[in-house]
Amino acid sequence: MKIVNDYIDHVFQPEDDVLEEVKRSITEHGMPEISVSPSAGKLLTMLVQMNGAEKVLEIGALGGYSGICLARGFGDRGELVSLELKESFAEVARENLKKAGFGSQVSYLTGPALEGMETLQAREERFDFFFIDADKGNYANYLEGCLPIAKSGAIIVADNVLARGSVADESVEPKSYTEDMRKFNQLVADHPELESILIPIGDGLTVSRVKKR
Ligand SMILES: C[S@@+](CC[C@H](N)C(=O)[O-])C[C@H]1O[C@@H](n2cnc3c(N)ncnc32)[C@H](O)[C@@H]1O
Repeated sequence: MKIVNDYIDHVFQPEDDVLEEVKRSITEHGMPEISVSPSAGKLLTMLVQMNGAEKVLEIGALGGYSGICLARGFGDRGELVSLELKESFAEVARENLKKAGFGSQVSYLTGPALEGMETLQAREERFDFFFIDADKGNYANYLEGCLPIAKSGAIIVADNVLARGSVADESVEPKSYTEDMRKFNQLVADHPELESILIPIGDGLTVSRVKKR
């Protein structure tokens, strides 16, 4: 997986100075270096763009790398809401989104994401794009939490669904989240309200479209 991903990153060169600076800030703040891969970030930008999404919900902000990639997809005519457990991480992300030119288009709800999703549902907010990238044990709950606040035709993307290949390749040492991801992938594949596929970029992304209802 790594060789193929390095090749894609090398040929398509999806990372620029702004995103490199985000990574530096993550290191300087002693935060975990677990942002999406450059190519996965580029794919997020393109998916938001292609879907014409203007209201995007991110679950798991870290330092704002994927947030910038999502915001680049809607440019100056959209809004990103991001759910992040840690206030200190949300502060770093907020600062990085501001530097990238999206300061007035992003808001952070801090605390457990499931609570944040309940708040959004109570406010009757609706989204046309979701990116799930927080604690893996809750992916199924996040998916179910997205559906009541999704517009018809919305896109739901989830990261790390290949668990470094261990979901499919028994020769790869299992990760702590391998079994969670196997169950999540099956849930997404069989879900009656979704049409889905898995794209093996980065650590693997499921891309689902909420069927018309
Ligand atoms: C993999 S990182 C997100 C990376 C980010 N999407 C990016 O690519 O730039 C996971 C993030 O989810 C956050 N997180 C973990 N558990 C959470 C929870 N229960 N609710 C909200 N955020 C959570 C972590 O603090 C961390 O910032």
